Amino acid sequence: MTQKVAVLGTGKIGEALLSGMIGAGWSPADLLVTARRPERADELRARHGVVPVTNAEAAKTADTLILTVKPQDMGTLLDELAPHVPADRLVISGAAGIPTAFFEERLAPGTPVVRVMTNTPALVDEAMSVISAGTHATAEHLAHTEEIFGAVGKTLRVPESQQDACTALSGSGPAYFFYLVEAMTDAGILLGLPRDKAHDLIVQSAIGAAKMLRDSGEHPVKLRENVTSPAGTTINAIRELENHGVRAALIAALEAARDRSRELASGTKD
Ligand SMILES: NC(=O)C1=CN([C@@H]2O[C@H](COP(=O)(O)OP(=O)(O)OC[C@H]3O[C@@H](n4cnc5c(N)ncnc54)[C@H](OP(=O)(O)O)[C@@H]3O)[C@@H](O)[C@H]2O)C=CC1
Ligand SMILES: O=C(O)[C@@H]1CCC=N1
Repeated sequence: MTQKVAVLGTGKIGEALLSGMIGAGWSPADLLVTARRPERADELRARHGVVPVTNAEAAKTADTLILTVKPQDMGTLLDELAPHVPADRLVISGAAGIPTAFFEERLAPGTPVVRVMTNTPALVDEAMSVISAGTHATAEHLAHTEEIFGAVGKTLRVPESQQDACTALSGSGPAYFFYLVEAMTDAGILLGLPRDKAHDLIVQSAIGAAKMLRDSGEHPVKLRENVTSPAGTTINAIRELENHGVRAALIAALEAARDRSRELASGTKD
């Protein structure tokens, strides 16, 4: 039997997932989408050949519902969905912070819920998606979730107690790298390079470093040591990073992201 999958609240993450699934061979005929604004629904139809439906129609028709609205919009969406979702449907939440219990309390008793934290590299099929089962989700539900999110990158199962930490690391993670590239490009300008050249140098260095981190099998410390010559240039830069507390700042930043994820748990925090 064909499994229909609906993406509810198809914004940046929802559309990246939709696009990845179609790229991986899902038929647009088996994919349903919902949007809050009619112009957004038209855009999704034109770009992906999918038919937009209402949230209630998606709940009645699809076997799997993937909820990708902002955490603050989840309560309203669930109020709308709850009367229409039969208890045998798999509900996957892509929202930061909100625990599976939030969904289980609002949906029919026994509804299987899976929580996923993906990231924007889903747009280039390089996502890191972290998956946790709710009370009623089975191995089959987790495998189905992996199949869906596997269309846009890597997946990893973790206990739900680790989701807030994973949100800080990989969910928000791409933003830290973009921030670093932005700051390093500014440094290039200070050193007298044109912005576009500085950007290209940094981006290619980031891609090279990322590939080495993934493929070399070496520890990051070893990779950094290999760049750091005695009395050379790199160690002077590293000393400044240490002097300015960059390592401590990163640890504090990720802790703050983890704390905010915990705070979002109620689905209503501004
Ligand atoms: N952005 C990121 O890097 C990541 C985000 N996430 C999580 O993914 C989720 C989505 O984030 P993101 O894609 O960035 O957000 P977006 O705002 O781009 O997408 C959410 C979409 O949901 C729509 N929406 C809101 N309420 C409803 C409703 N009741 N019915 C139908 N559609 C609705 C919004 O409509 P409208 O356009 O009118 O606002 C919007 O298009 C969040 O929960 C976030 O925590 C997870 C990992 C990474
Ligand atoms: O900033 C946020 O809340 C979302 C969740 C992870 C990445 N972006």
